[in-house]
Order: sequence, then C-alpha cells, then structure tokens
Amino acid sequence: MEVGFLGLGIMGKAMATNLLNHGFRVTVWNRTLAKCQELVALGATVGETPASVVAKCNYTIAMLSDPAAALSVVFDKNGVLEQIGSGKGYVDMSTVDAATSSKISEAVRQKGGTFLEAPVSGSKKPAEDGQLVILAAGDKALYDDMVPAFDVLGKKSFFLGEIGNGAKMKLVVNMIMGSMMNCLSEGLCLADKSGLSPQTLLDVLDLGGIANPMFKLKGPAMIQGSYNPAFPLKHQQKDMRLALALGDENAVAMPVSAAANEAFKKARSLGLGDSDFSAVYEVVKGAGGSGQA
Ligand SMILES: NC(=O)C1=CN([C@@H]2O[C@H](COP(=O)(O)OP(=O)(O)OC[C@H]3O[C@@H](n4cnc5c(N)ncnc54)[C@H](OP(=O)(O)O)[C@@H]3O)[C@@H](O)[C@H]2O)C=CC1
Ligand SMILES: O=CC(=O)O
Repeated sequence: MEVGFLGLGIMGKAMATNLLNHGFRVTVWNRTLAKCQELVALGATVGETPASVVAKCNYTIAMLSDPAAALSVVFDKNGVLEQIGSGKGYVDMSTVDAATSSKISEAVRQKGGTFLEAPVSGSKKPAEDGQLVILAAGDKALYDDMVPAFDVLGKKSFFLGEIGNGAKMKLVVNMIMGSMMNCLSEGLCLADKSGLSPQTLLDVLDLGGIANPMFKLKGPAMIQGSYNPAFPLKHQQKDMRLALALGDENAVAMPVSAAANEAFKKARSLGLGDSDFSAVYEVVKGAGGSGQA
C-alpha cells in the first residue's frame, strides 16, 4: 500500500517509520523539509508540498500540531485541496476540535475526495511500538481501506461514526489525562512537603486501585526533574483549551479541568511549552523554568 505522510514531529516520525518498516511505500512531507531526510534513509520518498504528496498517493495521512497547522496544510497554497479529488482519501490524525475536522471534511468532500479524522491516544513510545489507540470517524469506506495501516500503527482502532466524534473522544480522554497529571503533581508535592518520600508514594500508588501506566512512566522522571518531551506541554494545554470549549458548548461544568488548564498555561508562560507535559509539576512546586512557551 502506498501512503503519503504529512508532518514528521515526535509522533509523525515514529508513525511513518513504522509504516516503512512494515513494507508500506511512504512519501513524506514536513514543513521543515530537512526533517524528511531521516525517513529517506529508511526508504521514504519526499514530496515538495502537501499537494504533491496527494497527487502521488491515493491515501494521505497528516499528523500536525494543532488546528491552525491542520487547516494551513489543507487550505493554503500548495495544500491538500489543490490535488484531492475522486479516488483520493485524506486522513487527519492530529488532535484538533470537531469544528476544524468538519471544515476539512466538507472541503475535501466538495472536491470529490473522502475524509477520515483519526486522532490517537498514546504517546511517543506507543507510536514507536505500533501500540496507539485510534479514534476514527467520518467516511466508513475510507476507514475500511485504512485498516491495514491502522493495524501497523495501533493496537486497537475504533470507528466512532460521524465526523467530529473522533475529535471529541480524543479531547475528553486528554482532558482527563491533563487533570490526572496535575493531581499527581500535587500528590508528589504534598508527599515531599509533609516529609514523605515521593518515590514511596509512587510505589504505593502502583499497587492500588488507581495504578496506571502514566503515573508509573512519568512519576520517577518527575521526581528527577527530567522532562524530555514525549508529549509537549504546549499540545496538552491546547487539548485542555479545546476540551473546555467543548464543555462550554455542552454546558458541562469542568472546574477540575479548568484549574488544570490554568496550571498548563502558567507552565507555558514560564517557558515550559516544549518540555514534556509532566513539567506542570514545576508549576505545582512553585518553581518555573526558562525557554520558549
Ligand atoms: N506527542 C504525543 O505524545 C502525542 C501527540 N498527539 C497529537 O499529535 C499531533 C502531533 O504531535 P507531536 O508529533 O507530538 O508534535 P510536534 O510538535 O513534535 O510536531 C508537530 C508537527 O506539526 C508541524 N507543524 C506545526 N505547525 C505547522 C504549520 N503551520 N504548517 C505545517 N506544519 C506544521 C511541525 O512541522 P515542523 O517540523 O516544521 O515544526 C511538525 O511536523 C498534535 O496534535 C498532538 O496533540 C497525540 C497523541 C500523542
Ligand atoms: O495526546 C497524548 C497522548 O499521550 O495520548
């Protein structure tokens, strides 16, 4: 199967690599084109623009940072829309809101193409290991066509029906995740300040009913103050913001998530946007950092 792949950030690079390793022919594009070279070494070809990738491939996947990036790659000059049409499918796996997804879907369908949103749950390591959870919605025939690729990228795919449902599911999941990360940070801080060992807290948590892979993976690095980005904090804050907007639309009160969002915003203002989202611990500790938000 031949696929195009737009966006070679932390996730896109791992996902495109997996596809190449499983025998897919992959044509890649990235805004910073130099990042394509690592994939070329693994057998990928490069498209000069999103439009040229779509011209070459019947199926094109995108994995981009946020709604602005997702829209730009489709609607701007040399974008996806210039070459999409009958017989061509576009699959956006970025985490965006339902309105962004719907806008892209309508434009692609107007040109005669098909569209699927398919955001993923799971971070850098699950992406490298092909263990993502895929939350797809939109064109069912395109979903069926993509199953061989989804089987390589993920451990499970869900087809959630009409466009927007994948985006909404992803935002609900990440709203919970971001709130949990804040709660873990407060727990580590409280343990430390009240004379307990944060590591012993992690050991206790891991044996009980609220044990989870995120606490187990991130906790020890947080204690060390190590925030090598697997999931950049700026993206977690974007997801909290979009989830809170979904809460506004549906009149759902989310005070816990709103407080978590404030902590992520504060972390961005302290220059921690490119650190892992667990760096929100620095805000809870009252410390801070330096660098770009
Ligand atoms: N990292 C994670 O653990 C997970 C991330 N996600 C979601 O996946 C998506 C990608 O995340 P991740 O790979 O971590 O992010 P990165 O920040 O590592 O990569 C972002 C990608 O988007 C591109 N990009 C940004 N702005 C534009 C633009 N205006 N036009 C074109 N391309 C643009 C970047 O290009 P360039 O290289 O030129 O900057 C890069 O390829 C996000 O929506 C994120 O929320 C979902 C699950 C897990
Ligand atoms: O979106 C992030 C993730 O870990 O899932």
